[in-house]
Parts: sequence; C-alpha cells; structure tokens
Amino acid sequence: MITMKDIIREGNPTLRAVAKEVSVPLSDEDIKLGKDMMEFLKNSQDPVKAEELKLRGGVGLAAPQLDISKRIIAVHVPNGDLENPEPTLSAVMYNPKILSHSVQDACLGEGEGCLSVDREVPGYVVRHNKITLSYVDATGEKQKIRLKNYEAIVVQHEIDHLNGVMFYDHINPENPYALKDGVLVIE
Ligand SMILES: O=C(O)C[C@@H](Cc1ccccc1)[C@H](O)SCc1ccccc1
Ligand code: NI
Repeated sequence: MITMKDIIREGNPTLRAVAKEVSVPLSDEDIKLGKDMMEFLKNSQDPVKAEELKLRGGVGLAAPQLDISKRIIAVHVPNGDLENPEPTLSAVMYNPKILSHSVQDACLGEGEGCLSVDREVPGYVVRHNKITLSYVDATGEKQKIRLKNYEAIVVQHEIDHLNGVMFYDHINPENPYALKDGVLVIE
C-alpha cells in the first residue's frame, strides 16, 4: 500500500526526468502499480484512513512521484456534492497524451499544491481549460476523452509530472497573480 513515505519530494531528479512510455499490452507490474496509485488516492480522501495513515489529500498521482519514471497517472476527483458519492473523474491512465486543447486558458483561483512539494507556492498556474486526451486504460483499451475545468487541470498537473514539469514552473516569478485577458479563474 502506498503511503507518504513512498512519495519523493522536490530535489529528487526523477521529478525532473521525462518518463518512459509503458508497453502495451500492460504488464502485471504496471497494472498493479495503477491499482496501488488509485488506492492511495481513495485512502487519501477517506477521513478515517487519511488520519490513520497520515496521508495528504490527493486528487491525482503520477508514477514519477513514486520514483518510477513511467508514463502512468491516476486521477480520482470527488464530486463536490457530498450527496453524490460518484467521482466526476476516476481513472488510471497509461501513456496519456493531450491530442488537442482549447485556446481558452484557465487556472484555479486558489493556486495549486503538490504531494511532492512540502511548501506553499502561491500564484496562478495557467493551463488549458479544455483538453482532448488519449490514453490506455487499466484493461488495455485505448480511450479518447474530453475534459474541461477542474478535471482538465488535474490531468494536466499529472501529465506535467511525466514530463519533469512542476506546477510552480508555470507561475510568473515577477507577478505570481498576473493574468492575461480571458483566462478563466476556476473557484
Ligand atoms: O501532487 C500531485 O500530483 C497531486 C496533486 C494534484 C493537483 C494539485 C493541484 C491542482 C490539481 C491537481 C494533489 O492533489 S495536491 C492536493 C489537492 C487535494 C485536493 C484538491 C486539490 C489539491
Ligand atoms: Ni504534483
């Protein structure tokens, strides 16, 4: 089971490496890794388990954060509405690839954090508002989906990890809250 001790922190060179594609059909090892990553996210969002295991809440995780330089991400985005337990996006994605994106950009009003960064880095992280994404799912099937707003931002944060990019690389050092016209601020 993955816990915080398995997550590498900034300074570890694996976070700055470009991760390798995984072979398809998926190996048992890569399938198990994906399951373990998804289990971590669900545990981190369970108040009892998160407390018991001392987990930071996470909606996404990338294999490089486990010091495994493979193009595997897991995302598990809970539905904001507590009445509706169904997540808005829950998937393990192998070899995810952004095929196209909107001209419209977006950022989270509260900025971003990272399980591999043990400090606050304030500022807007400007990303694409909408993306069309291809990936191989846990059954080995090719998928092509369209995401927007928060779900699109989470996936872009995780794909950045596969390319050695950290969220604060996108923050304007001169003015962290500078925004070009037309960028959608997602609260
Ligand atoms: O470090 C990671 O990759 C996981 C991040 C992903 C993320 C952070 C900010 C914006 C989009 C994605 C963690 O989920 S950070 C903790 C967190 C938890 C709930 C909501 C937002 C951020
Ligand atoms: Ni991160």
